[in-house]
Amino acid sequence: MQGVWTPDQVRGAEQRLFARTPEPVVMRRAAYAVAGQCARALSDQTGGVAGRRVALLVGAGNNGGDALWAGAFLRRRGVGVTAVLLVPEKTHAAGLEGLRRAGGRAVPAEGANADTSGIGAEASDAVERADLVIDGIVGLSARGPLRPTAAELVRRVLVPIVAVDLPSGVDPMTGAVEGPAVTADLTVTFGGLKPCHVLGTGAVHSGEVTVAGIGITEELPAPEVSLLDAAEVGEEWPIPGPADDKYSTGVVGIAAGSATYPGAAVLATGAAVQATAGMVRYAGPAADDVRSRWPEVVATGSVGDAGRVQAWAVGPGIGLGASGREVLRFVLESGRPVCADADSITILSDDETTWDSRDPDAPLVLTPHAGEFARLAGEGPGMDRVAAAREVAARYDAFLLLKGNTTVIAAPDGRVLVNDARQAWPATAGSGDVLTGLIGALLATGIEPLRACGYAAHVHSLAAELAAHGATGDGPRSEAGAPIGASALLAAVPHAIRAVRDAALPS
Ligand SMILES: NC(=O)C1=CN([C@@H]2O[C@H](COP(=O)(O)OP(=O)(O)OC[C@H]3O[C@@H](n4cnc5c(N)ncnc54)[C@H](OP(=O)(O)O)[C@@H]3O)[C@@H](O)[C@H]2O)[C@@H](O)CC1
Ligand SMILES: Nc1ncnc2c1ncn2[C@@H]1O[C@H](COP(=O)(O)OP(=O)(O)O)[C@@H](O)[C@H]1O
Ligand SMILES: [K+]
Repeated sequence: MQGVWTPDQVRGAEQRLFARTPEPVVMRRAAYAVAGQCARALSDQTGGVAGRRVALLVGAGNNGGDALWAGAFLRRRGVGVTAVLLVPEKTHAAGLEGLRRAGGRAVPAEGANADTSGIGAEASDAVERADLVIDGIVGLSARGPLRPTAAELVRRVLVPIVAVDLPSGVDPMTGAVEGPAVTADLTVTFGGLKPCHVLGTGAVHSGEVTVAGIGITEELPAPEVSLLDAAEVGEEWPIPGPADDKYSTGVVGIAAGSATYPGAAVLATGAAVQATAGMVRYAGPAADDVRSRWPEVVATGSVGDAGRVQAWAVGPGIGLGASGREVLRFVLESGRPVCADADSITILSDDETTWDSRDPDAPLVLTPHAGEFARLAGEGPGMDRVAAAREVAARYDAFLLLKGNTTVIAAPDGRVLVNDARQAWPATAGSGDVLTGLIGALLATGIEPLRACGYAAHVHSLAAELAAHGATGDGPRSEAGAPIGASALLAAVPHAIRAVRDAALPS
């Protein structure tokens, strides 16, 4: 698992590091890493390093200091470096001195011969003639979007941008982008990933992210948030062993669908059928539809007749009426782990008494989208989706999977996993039903709920990606991709599982 640390955690680690290693040494290590990545980018893009031009956008703090020192290192490799100072009087003095000693120059952003936007002629020229721009406007201490002068300079950049620590204008803690912000091709960060690199829009603005150790990593506490990679999901994905049979690999019950919405039942059940080798039982009014699409499913008309299961997935398409409420009560009382989605979240939100049916010893997973989250929590998740998911998970003593481009999964004990879909192909009707079936099947195998949700979310978004790019058939993979429906996503689930399992093979 890859860790993600909050700005406060990183600052704490930085202070511990400074007790051993002087701050200027740490800053130069950071800057050296930035310079190395910039040299690589220049070389990839222009075929060389010496003789190329780099502009530094330098803000008022240490982030600007990093950029200035990186400029000094690049200058020593023959790069022409101009620093554009956004707040000249607050520029990092040692960094500026270092750049000048190395032969670089510095100009104020709002200097002489300013144009109508207030940008000085030299600053304008530096940005427009650069082969690469380094964003040292603001880092961990950022608040809010880019201020007007910085925003105007960034708007003029037509070449790749390397961001120092994080793309300026993105909120470090939440990844929120509420106005002008840098969109970096590459971000060089220090010690470990921060939330802005992996959450929502911030992840898009960060581009490729490289973590430079610089001595901080050893000082970091347990991460606030974790990310799963494909190999980890593949390694742990449950497959049958020689001693297994259809029961030992987990029997999941799916309580979904209705006469009006049989599709929800077919999608959730199909996902469970394909996720694991175990048995799938379906209970509900769509039994005929389910049987005809998935003959391997043992289907009955009601949850009471379903037989024994090791976990339940409940909710999609069950409706908000009396029968849906009865079904939900039945599975909550069963003592089995439950994944409650869609209508069951709405029922739990508007009828407090439903909670009384819950067996407090059985894990409960809730999988709301933003609207269902607002119903459940009384307000929407807001910008800090990690904090919101964590708070509601603790409040209900449940595992909370908050859907979206970045899916946030919080355990009641505060652990958080995130899955970044990287693209938005899963945003299609019925796609959540597929996710519910995947989670249910994984819970039935006995996988810990936080991980079950993480593995399911990972395979779900990968399946959407593979389907959208046509990577599941015999034809060539399309670079651009095309929209898909939930049926295509569902059909791609085995391809996604194979892909993560292949990623786990020793290389
Ligand atoms: N931690 C580590 O491991 C290491 C950290 N290092 C580096 O230090 C960086 C943190 O530096 P830092 O704390 O000096 O502040 P930084 O982010 O440069 O901001 C400076 C000032 O900018 C302002 N400002 C705020 N918002 C703004 C906006 N939207 N647009 C424009 N300006 C804005 C605000 O001042 P204000 O104008 O509000 O008074 C703020 O105080 C970190 O990201 C990394 O690069 C490495 O050197 C070594 C290892
Ligand atoms: N913009 C997006 N990018 C990536 N994934 C998304 C996006 N929007 C939604 N999703 C994913 O698609 C699924 C939608 O689930 P849900 O809203 O329950 O749909 P439905 O009820 O139609 O099945 C979730 O897994 C969610 O994380
Ligand atoms: K930055």
